[in-house]
Amino acid sequence: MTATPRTALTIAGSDSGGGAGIQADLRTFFANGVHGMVALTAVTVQNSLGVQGFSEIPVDVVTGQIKAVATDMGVDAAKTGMLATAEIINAVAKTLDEVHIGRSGTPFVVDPVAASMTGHALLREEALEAIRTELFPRATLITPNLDEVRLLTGVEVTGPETQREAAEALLEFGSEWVLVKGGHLDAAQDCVDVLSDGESWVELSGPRFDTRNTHGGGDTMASAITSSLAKGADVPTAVAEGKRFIERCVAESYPLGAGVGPVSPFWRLK
Ligand SMILES: Nc1ncnc2c1ncn2[C@@H]1O[C@H](COP(=O)(O)OP(=O)(O)O)[C@@H](O)[C@H]1O
Ligand SMILES: Cc1ncc(COP(=O)(O)OP(=O)(O)O)c(N)n1
Repeated sequence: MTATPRTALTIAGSDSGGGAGIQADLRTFFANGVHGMVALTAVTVQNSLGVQGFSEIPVDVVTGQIKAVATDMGVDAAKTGMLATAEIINAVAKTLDEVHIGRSGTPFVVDPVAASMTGHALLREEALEAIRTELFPRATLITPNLDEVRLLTGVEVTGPETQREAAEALLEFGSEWVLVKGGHLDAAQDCVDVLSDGESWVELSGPRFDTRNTHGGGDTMASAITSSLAKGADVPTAVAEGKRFIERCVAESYPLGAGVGPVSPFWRLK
């Protein structure tokens, strides 16, 4: 009989264009040899030009999906992406406690998705506070980009020094680790992400590829990290593996539609 692979759960929204959200997460889990499972939170109407709208899934259906897979199939690591409303966030937090996901239980990655890269909101305004108070204290790792850092802390990141300042401010909200991603520092020659638990500090640096097709990059990186955690890696190892994975995905990203094309995990399958 074939051995059961490790499992990972994404709690996130659907992207009709297939580049971000649960579509990116499931592709990434697959490319990393992990069985992917989903708790869908919202359905977006979206293409390469942006998000035209979204509708959230009823709260009991969101929590029901988490309980269904956790109690039967088991979850080796979990992540969140688009959560849409404070009501969903509060209910998800309570359910995660019931199935022992987060903090000292199953590794739990929070990608605090607030808006698409095209600037369209993916989170109702009042929900940011719920991410801070309900999800961050339960998280093994949080993975904000620079826009999310500014929304969450007010810190304007301009380079590694301010990335450290932002990481310190974010750790105050109670996550075990924080990764402040530097992909949006467009003027920088390299892409530097800063990882910390408040004691150890790691600067993960890689080449900046000249492409505008980075749709789904944050989801893909968080899912790659979640895959490594599901396979038993510690946080610094999982983040280093996630960084190597997303680098290749950006290098092989492709144009699709008239706007921003997606990053590609296909390189792993070649
Ligand atoms: N042009 C690029 N070349 C190489 N790596 C990139 C590029 N853009 C982003 N990355 C990397 O992709 C990951 C996600 O980056 P970032 O753009 O900061 O977050 P998000 O996708 O959530 O907005 C980070 O590791 C970042 O360093
Ligand atoms: C359903 C859904 N979830 C997440 C996103 C964010 O993806 P993107 O706009 O590409 O931003 P990053 O991946 O760079 O954070 C989305 N658009 N849709």
